[in-house]
Amino acid sequence: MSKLTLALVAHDHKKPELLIWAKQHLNVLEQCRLVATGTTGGLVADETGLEVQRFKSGPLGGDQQIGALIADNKLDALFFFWDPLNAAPHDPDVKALLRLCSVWNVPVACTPATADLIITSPLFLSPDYKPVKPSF
Ligand SMILES: O=C(CO)COP(=O)(O)O
Repeated sequence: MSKLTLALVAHDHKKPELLIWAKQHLNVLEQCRLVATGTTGGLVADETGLEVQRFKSGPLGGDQQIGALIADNKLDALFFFWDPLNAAPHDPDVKALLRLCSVWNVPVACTPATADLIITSPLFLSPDYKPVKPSF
């Protein structure tokens, strides 16, 4: 079975929550291929020892690089703890990334609770489960 590819992204005020979450789910995450925006990926790698492919920082195009994976059907889930209380200079990129998850039916978690449910779902982890990809 090929590894699931998961993207990890968190805005600055949400990075501590993502790190706690990643440490709670190390056993699953270490079986997956992980990609992340630049700063998030560096922190996750440093704090957990997980191997993480780092794209550019979000405001410098990292969100769009992850979006490109989605458009190419190369991402299995996005864990994006975005900050609802602070405006981001690259808000259009944030929206575009979340939008592509809806376009291509990619599971996306924006809160630790949703992330818990996805990462522990037997369906999600089953080699037989493939989300339906819309045809356009
Ligand atoms: O801004 C981000 C997502 O929109 C995250 O980027 P960093 O991981 O580089 O902080």
